[in-house]
Amino acid sequence: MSADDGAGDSPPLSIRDIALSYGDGEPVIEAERLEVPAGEITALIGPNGSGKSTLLKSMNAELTPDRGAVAFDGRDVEEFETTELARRLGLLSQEHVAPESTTVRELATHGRYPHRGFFEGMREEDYRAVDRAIERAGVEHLADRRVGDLSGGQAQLAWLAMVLAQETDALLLDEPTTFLDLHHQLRVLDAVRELNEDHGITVCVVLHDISQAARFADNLIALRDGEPYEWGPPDEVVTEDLLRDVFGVEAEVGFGPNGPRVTPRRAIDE
Ligand SMILES: Nc1ncnc2c1ncn2[C@@H]1O[C@H](COP(=O)(O)OP(=O)(O)OP(=O)(O)O)[C@@H](O)[C@H]1O
Repeated sequence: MSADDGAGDSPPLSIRDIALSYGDGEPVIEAERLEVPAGEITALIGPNGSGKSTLLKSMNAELTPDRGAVAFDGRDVEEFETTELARRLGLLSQEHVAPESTTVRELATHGRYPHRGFFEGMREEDYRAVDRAIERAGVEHLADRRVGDLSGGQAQLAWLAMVLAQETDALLLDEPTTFLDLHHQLRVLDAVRELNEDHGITVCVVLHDISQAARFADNLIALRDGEPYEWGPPDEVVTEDLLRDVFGVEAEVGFGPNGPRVTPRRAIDE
C-alpha cells in the first residue's frame, strides 16, 4: 500500500471448491465458490461455531484446506512465501500472544517485520508507518503502556495497530470490535472504511452485530454450519428468513436509508 494508491487497486480473494477440517474430523468449512471483491468491504456473519474464523484463517494460509484453494491476486495463497503474503495480506485474529512487557509501540513495530530484511533495522518509512497505525487505531495515549496491563478493549486496539502497521493491500479482521465500547467500535470501523476509501484496500471482516455489518459492509457472506447460506449486498442477504434459518431468531427487518435494520423479537427454540 502506498499513499497514492487509488481505490480499486487491491486484489480480490476468491474461494473455489474448498473443504477444510481440523485433524481427522468432518469438514467445518465447505464452499463451492465465494468472492471477497477487490477494493470492497465484505463482512462475514454467522452464529458461533459456523466457521467464520476458520474461513478467515484459510484466506491467510494459516490453515490449509483439505481440498480446493483460496486465491489472492489470482494466486493460491499457499504458494506465497510467508513474508511476501504478510506484506500484502494482514490478519487480525482473535488469538493474541505477546510477552506481557511488550509495549503498544513495540507491538505495532512488529507489524513492520515483513517489510524489512532479517538483519535490517527500522527505516524512516517504518517509523512513519508505525506512527500512522498507532494513530489510526487510536492508541497514541497508550503507546508506551505494556500490553499486559491493558484492558480487553485497549489490547484489541493495540493488536489492530500492529496489523495496520503492516500496510497491506488487503485486511482480514476477526471481530475487531469485540470488547470495544460503542465509541471505539465506530472509530475502528471508520478507520477501516477510510483505508478502504483512500487506498482501495480489500477488507473481509467478521462482525457479530448484523445491523452494524449491514450498514458498514458493501457485501455480506452469511455462513451456516460451515457453508455459505447467502452472499451478496446487505439488502439482499439480511432477511427475516436468514435470521430464522441461520441465527435462530424471530426478527423484523426494516429497510431505512442506511440499509436493513434488524429488530430481534425472540430466540427460536431448537
Ligand atoms: N483448533 C480447532 N480444533 C478443532 N476444531 C476446531 C478448532 N477451531 C475451531 N474448531 C471448530 O470448527 C468449527 C468452526 O469454528 P470457528 O471458530 O471457525 O467458528 P466461528 O464462526 O468463528 O465462531 P465464533 O463466532 O464463536 O468465533 C466449530 O465447530 C469449532 O468447534
